[in-house]
Amino acid sequence: MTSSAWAAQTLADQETGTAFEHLIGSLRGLQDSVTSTRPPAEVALAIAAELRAVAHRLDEFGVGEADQLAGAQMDYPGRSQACVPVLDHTAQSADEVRGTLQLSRFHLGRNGAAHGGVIPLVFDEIFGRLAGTDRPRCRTAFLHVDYREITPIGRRLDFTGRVERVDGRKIFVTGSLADGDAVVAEADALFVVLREGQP
Ligand SMILES: CCCCCCCCCC(=O)SCCNC(=O)CCNC(=O)[C@H](O)C(C)(C)COP(=O)(O)OP(=O)(O)OC[C@H]1O[C@@H](n2cnc3c(N)ncnc32)[C@H](O)[C@@H]1OP(=O)(O)O
Repeated sequence: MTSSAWAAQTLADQETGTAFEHLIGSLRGLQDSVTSTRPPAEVALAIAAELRAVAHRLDEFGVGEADQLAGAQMDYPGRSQACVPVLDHTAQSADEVRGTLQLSRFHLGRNGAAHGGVIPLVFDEIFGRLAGTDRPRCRTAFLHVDYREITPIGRRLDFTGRVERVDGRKIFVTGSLADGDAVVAEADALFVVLREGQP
């Protein structure tokens, strides 16, 4: 086992990896169920106890970052993690990506609009994967978002990302998020290729 998160992840065999993806899918569903329901006190307390028991059961299998499956299973659209909304890439090269995603009640801000913080989260994921495709490890140096219209939940959204320019270690990226013909958000970002030893 290694302590470097940049080192190769220890991936799972197919059965374990698929089972873990099911677990994450259930967790995403749970996040939505909790967000979109209003259980009576005794039900909320009973479920809270059940969830603590589930967490306790998982604790037995704790691993370090280099061995965790969450976020490391790149074959699944959501990388088997429940933080970032699931991205379904329909086209991908080292310079351009397109795809779809759907935000859910878990991502709701207020009055039907997605939480404003979810949008840069989505762009960072789109851009981070793009900037890192066929390139060395890099990190977001800045990420600028223009919110053009509210971003709805529960609808298919289309995303784009494009590498506009590469200047030495600097990778400049732009992209958009659209609801049908309406562009709801645009973003541009700088990714910087890491130097040896940078975390
Ligand atoms: C595997 C699955 C993929 C999953 C996708 C998810 C992707 C998620 C990506 C992330 O979110 S990473 C986490 C968020 N980002 C960070 O935590 C980065 C924190 N910042 C840093 O580590 C450093 O600031 C950074 C590595 C970005 C740059 O530091 P360096 O010391 O290596 O760079 P330096 O200061 O030498 O700058 C290099 C060039 O970039 C330019 N630069 C750096 N930061 C800038 C900035 N903020 N604005 C404009 N320019 C900037 C800088 O001016 C310079 O330009 P020149 O070469 O032309 O002189």
